[in-house]
Amino acid sequence: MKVTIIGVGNMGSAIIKGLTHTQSFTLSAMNPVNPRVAKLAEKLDFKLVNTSSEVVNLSPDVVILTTPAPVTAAVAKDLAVLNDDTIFISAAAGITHETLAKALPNKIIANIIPNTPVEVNAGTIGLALPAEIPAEARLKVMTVLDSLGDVIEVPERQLDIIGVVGGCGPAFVDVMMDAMSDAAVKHGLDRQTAYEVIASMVKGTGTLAYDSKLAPSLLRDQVTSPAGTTIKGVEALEKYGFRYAIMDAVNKANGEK
Ligand SMILES: NC(=O)C1=CN([C@@H]2O[C@H](COP(=O)(O)OP(=O)(O)OC[C@H]3O[C@@H](n4cnc5c(N)ncnc54)[C@H](O)[C@@H]3O)[C@@H](O)[C@H]2O)C=CC1
Ligand SMILES: O=C(O)[C@@H]1CCC=N1
Repeated sequence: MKVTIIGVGNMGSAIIKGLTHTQSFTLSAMNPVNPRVAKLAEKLDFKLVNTSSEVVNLSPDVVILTTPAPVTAAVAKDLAVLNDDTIFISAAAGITHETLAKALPNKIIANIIPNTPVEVNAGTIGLALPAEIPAEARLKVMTVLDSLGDVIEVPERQLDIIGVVGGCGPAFVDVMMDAMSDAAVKHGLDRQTAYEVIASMVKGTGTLAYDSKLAPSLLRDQVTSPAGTTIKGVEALEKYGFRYAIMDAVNKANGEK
């Protein structure tokens, strides 16, 4: 399958790296001239073009739009001349199916919100598909997305909140990991060991929650031994409003004033 990624910034690069690992796709990308992107294309050996007319000449089966949201509809419009079998997958947060359908009449369009762990094929990908999508097109979309991580299909009205929790969430976890590593360094751990233990801990905690399907509150209870150390730390988190800080991060990222 020929897959072209439009916009090779943070998200586009992460998707290209994830797809490269699978060795299942013929990859190409389009980005305005940029030495960073040229270097990536050379390193990962994908074809890089700089204009939409060159993308048309590549005749991709699937186009993934990872351009900044404000320009995405205009970028899509320039690609409307592609064959009607071309499937468009848009990762632009807040750009609706309706907006893209106006720019891409008669095209099959999927809306996704991925996250940066797609780079290591461990992504979380919220997906909204049109109800009338043909089975063959659905299969193509799933073949690409399944290779990048967990795909969670939702109605389009839920894509924004999935995008906040799944898409912005890594940054919130990164802030916590950064603060935790500062404290570990304060208490004598060297920086690299701190990063290693914290990243491993987050990976394992996520895997346990995902596999067990238990509520996070129950998993927390399994760690808090009576009169032990963890409950003292949990008390400090409550004192400083950690839970509300996280809730409000989601509120604000979801557009609440
Ligand atoms: N960074 C993330 O974790 C996530 C980002 N997204 C979405 O991905 C999109 C890109 O976000 P980032 O990668 O963070 O931004 P970014 O600024 O890192 O990358 C944007 C890229 O698009 C390129 N670009 C700009 N105009 C273009 C055009 N007309 N044609 C082709 N390429 C063009 C830029 O040169 C840049 O390389 C946004 O729509 C965002 O909502 C969605 C989920 C997660
Ligand atoms: O910050 C953003 O707007 C994008 C959408 C989800 C993650 N990054």
